[in-house]
Amino acid sequence: MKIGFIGLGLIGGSIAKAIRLYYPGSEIVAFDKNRETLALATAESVVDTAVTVIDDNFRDCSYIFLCTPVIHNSAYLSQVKPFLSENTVLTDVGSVKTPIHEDAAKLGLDTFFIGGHPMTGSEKSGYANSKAVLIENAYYIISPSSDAQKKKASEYASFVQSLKALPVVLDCRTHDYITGTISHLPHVIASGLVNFVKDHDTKDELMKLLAAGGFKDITRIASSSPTMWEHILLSNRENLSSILESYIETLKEAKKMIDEGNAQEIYRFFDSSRNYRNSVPEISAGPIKKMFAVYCDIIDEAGVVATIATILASNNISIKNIGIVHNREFEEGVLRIEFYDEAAQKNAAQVLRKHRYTVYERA
Ligand SMILES: NC(=O)c1ccc[n+]([C@@H]2O[C@H](COP(=O)([O-])OP(=O)(O)OC[C@H]3O[C@@H](n4cnc5c(N)ncnc54)[C@H](O)[C@@H]3O)[C@@H](O)[C@H]2O)c1
Ligand SMILES: O=C(O)C(=O)C[C@]1(C(=O)O)C=C[C@@H](O)C=C1
Repeated sequence: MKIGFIGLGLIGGSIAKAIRLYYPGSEIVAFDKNRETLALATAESVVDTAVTVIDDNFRDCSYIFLCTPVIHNSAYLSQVKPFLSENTVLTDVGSVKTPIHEDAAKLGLDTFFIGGHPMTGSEKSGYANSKAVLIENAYYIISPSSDAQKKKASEYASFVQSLKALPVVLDCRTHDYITGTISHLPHVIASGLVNFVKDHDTKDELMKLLAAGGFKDITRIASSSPTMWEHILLSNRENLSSILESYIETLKEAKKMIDEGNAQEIYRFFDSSRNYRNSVPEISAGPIKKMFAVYCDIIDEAGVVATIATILASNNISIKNIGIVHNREFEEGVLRIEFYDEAAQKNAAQVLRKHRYTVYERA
């Protein structure tokens, strides 16, 4: 199987790495404007053929993935067109789908183009941050161009599944309304909030200094690539305009209940959000992954961390992360040890208790 990539950053790189992992014999051809990326991907044997122009190397691909910022993906449709063969699935990973579907239709690529969008990612970008596990357990939206593509679309869905992602079929317009609400709006809110704090901070930047979990949890995504988000907002303008209008109404209602000192409404507001948020499934990949950690009381003396690491190593338990933490629950400070899976977490707790350590298990 030969697979082509145009753009090999966070998402393109992650898909290419997953393909390399699950289809080690496949041939991967990649084009990216960044030559260092191509050199690294070739050195890591993720890519077999790195090219600096889109040429014959893309002929006979089973899949061609467009993985650059969304407006550029559309621009590449015409450049790859001469190299498509009957069985090629031309796809993209862009966060907005309707414009690229329209552009593909204008170019007569209806039988080739099937939109794709893995619902996973990070605030970090670039090939260096890519990894195969990024798409593992992530919903992967597939948007066929027409009913005529049923067979190709179902093969694409199976392929996505074989890379350990979870395919979901959605038409491009529904996709853009949904992602506008659950992804594009939150990015506007996060960046707006960060800019708001920047503009309202005290002279000695006390807000920046004191910002704690609340601010940091809701604004991680404000560190995302500005280029990527410029392309997304410009491509989903109609949806975002009306979604933002409704959201502004929600903010106005929140202001009203505060102005009126309406305790019942305020309680209802937070109660309803808590219930809904607690019902959001955690199965899909995303930034919030289940953690497998134990917390262990330690006495403050030299070598204690090394002792614990040795005990775990001698029981064949691998540590993912280890460090002392201070938080509201553990004011004195405890050692937090993170593991790769639940079995290791349970095993470690048992072993450490056997060595008379006080252990707390937390997710
Ligand atoms: N980052 C996320 O969380 C995320 C999640 C899902 C989908 N997406 C979508 O995936 C696509 C890629 O995003 P990413 O996060 O991988 O970005 P990225 O910045 O990590 O990667 C983009 C890659 O494309 C290359 N590139 C940029 N412009 C180019 C051009 N004109 N020609 C050739 N190569 C070019 C860059 O060198 C880089 O390697 C976007 O369309 C984005 O909407 C992103
Ligand atoms: O986890 C993140 O950092 C993301 O922003 C990922 C995220 C999102 O959830 O909004 C961003 C854009 C995508 O198109 C899909 C996923």
